Amino acid sequence: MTPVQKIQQLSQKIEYYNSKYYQDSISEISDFDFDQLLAELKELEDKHPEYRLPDSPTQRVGGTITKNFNTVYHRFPMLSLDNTYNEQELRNFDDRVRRGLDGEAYEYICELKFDGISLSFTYENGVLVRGVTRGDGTRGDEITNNIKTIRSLPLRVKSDTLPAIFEIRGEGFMPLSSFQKLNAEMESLGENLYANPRNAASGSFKLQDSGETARRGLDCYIYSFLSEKEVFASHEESLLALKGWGFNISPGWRKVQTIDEVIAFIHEWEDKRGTLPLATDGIVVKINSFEQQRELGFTAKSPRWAIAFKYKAENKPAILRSVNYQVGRTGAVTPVANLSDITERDMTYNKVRGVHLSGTQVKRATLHNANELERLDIRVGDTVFVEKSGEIIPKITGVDVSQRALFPTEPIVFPVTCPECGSALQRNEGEVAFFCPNDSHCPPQLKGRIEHFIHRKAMNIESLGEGKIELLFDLGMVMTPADLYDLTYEKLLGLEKNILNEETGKIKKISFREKTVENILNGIALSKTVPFKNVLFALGIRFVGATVAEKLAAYFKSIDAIRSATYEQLIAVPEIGGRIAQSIESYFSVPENQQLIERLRVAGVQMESDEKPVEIESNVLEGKTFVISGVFENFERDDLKDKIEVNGGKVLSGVSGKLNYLLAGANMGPAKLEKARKLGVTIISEAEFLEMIQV
Ligand SMILES: NC(=O)c1ccc[n+]([C@@H]2O[C@H](COP(=O)([O-])OP(=O)(O)OC[C@H]3O[C@@H](n4cnc5c(N)ncnc54)[C@H](O)[C@@H]3O)[C@@H](O)[C@H]2O)c1
Ligand SMILES: [Zn+2]
Repeated sequence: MTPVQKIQQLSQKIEYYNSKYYQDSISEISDFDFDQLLAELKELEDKHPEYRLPDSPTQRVGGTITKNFNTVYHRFPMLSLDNTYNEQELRNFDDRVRRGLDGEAYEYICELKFDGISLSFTYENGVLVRGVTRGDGTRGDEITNNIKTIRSLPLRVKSDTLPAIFEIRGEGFMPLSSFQKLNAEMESLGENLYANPRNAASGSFKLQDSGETARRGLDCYIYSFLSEKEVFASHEESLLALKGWGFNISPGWRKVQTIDEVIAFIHEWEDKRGTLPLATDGIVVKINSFEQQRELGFTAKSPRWAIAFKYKAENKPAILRSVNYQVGRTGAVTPVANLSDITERDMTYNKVRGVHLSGTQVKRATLHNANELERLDIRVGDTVFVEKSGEIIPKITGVDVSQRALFPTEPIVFPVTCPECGSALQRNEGEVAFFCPNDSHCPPQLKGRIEHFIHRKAMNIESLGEGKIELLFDLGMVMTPADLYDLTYEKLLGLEKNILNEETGKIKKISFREKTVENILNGIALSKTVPFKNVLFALGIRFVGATVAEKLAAYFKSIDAIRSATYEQLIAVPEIGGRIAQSIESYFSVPENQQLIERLRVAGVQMESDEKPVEIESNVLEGKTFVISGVFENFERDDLKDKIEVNGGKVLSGVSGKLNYLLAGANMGPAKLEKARKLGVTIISEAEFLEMIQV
């Protein structure tokens, strides 16, 4: 490959990962691997500057603006930071600074590098008026309503020394606790999980519904002050003043004089950062004096007066002591590795403390499914490598096969029966997970189904959360969702139970006093008014998530119509495929499920939808699939969707090889267009679409 080709190839690759990362909040490769690619490109460009593409990713801030929000120009550009993973490069940075400052004395401020998204806030006459994302560095998305959900951000500041207009910058992030809660919820809703808190923060700050953003518990650490008029002489001064005005300054920062002290700071936080309640991915080093910052200036992409040192994900050996099998709500069986440190090889397992990794003791790692066991070719007794990076759940990245000659190992035998109820496990064609088919009696499945039933997006009986279901289940009082409707004041009052949290070892006492009981019963009574589509979702039919339930409810209008629908009738519904249809049929064929529905109906739960039926205009689009993207002249997107459906077509959510038409409006994302072109999807305009349905 010639250097030109290599430069083009690398640029394209980096653009691809950039668009995934910034637009879709997905990391397909690790930050380390991404940064290697970028470093490789930079090196090539330095050797052959004439081949550098004008819009090379080495010259631009990686983010983009979206079409979902107002676009706002930044008063001061929002740049990225140059980064490094090693100390030598940090020393090189220090050399450049020294040369750049002609031997003047200088100081550094070291700060933690929080892993979230960069935000900018504008205050006018002390009032918070605007919040914007970094976007492409020049322009960003205006997300004022969403950033106002950050409780620690002052909506108004009072001070005589403040300029009329000033800007504050900081890192918006999702605390680990919120992240875990969010992912648990996404899991119970059958939706895709966020890979790490950064992606979750980025996705959540850019939601259209700020109510939902508020619920997600986001926060922000402030690290910068900007104004036309100079107010402070140094970064340190500005941080102290900001703190005084009530801003949530990032904790842990320190002023130092030498690069050795910077490196000491880095070592100090390497482990300690693992104990923080949020994700960090490194340290930021900044020149303290604003005068000196100006002297050093900027490259096209980042300041010359700052650098980020990024920690590599820590990877350590551990011993795989045994494997447990957990049964989830849907019956899926997940293998979980029990680990010990290599020094704890001969210790009995209940004494083991685990591997010390990024500040925490790790004793467990998910092994996902039987395929993963095979892929890793892993055995009990093996020395394995464990890694904990942005994700919270540690993962096993490989096996040190050389250790097998020294220590005995034995094969992992995936169970053939359910560890909870003893039923023979099954695996569906084309699926990776084994599952327990005994959905009517397997305890974790029963309990999981009740927990799903009361979920906010299902029957919304929030008064029953946090251990109360567990209590009622363990006492045998609520074994199916229908049992909830038989609960009475007398039965509930005075119930008590101690619940042990296995992770923390702490015991929590739950007891039902008058107020609690009233709340529970009120919640249950109110649930009789939630619409049919929620009820359908609440039943927990496999593959029937909230969106599918909504579609089925809108189409069939009642539980009876869905129950009596044939397979063909089911798959005729837009976006309902064979897998879902089959799952629905098999759900209704189980006598316990039929009973459950009858009991819920008798209890007064909504089994019909009162929305008006869809009128069919034609079937000219029958068998045709569409994806709608961009902005249109004559229609809102939802109207277009209706138009397609009433003419017999189906609307899909993503571009794939199966798609027939991409209905492209103005301002649609280039990535989608590109993908559609590659896959040979026909791209049509609004006018062409209207022609298609003209019958
Ligand atoms: N894995 C992938 O596919 C992929 C794709 C694209 C980018 N990335 C990662 O993202 C990086 C590029 O992102 P970036 O341009 O946002 O750079 P960056 O995240 O490495 O550094 C700049 C950002 O750090 C943040 N920051 C946190 N704490 C700060 C502090 N105390 N002071 C100043 N800034 C602070 C700010 O948001 C700032 O914009 C890449 O180096 C790569 O690691 C990964
Ligand atoms: Zn079971």
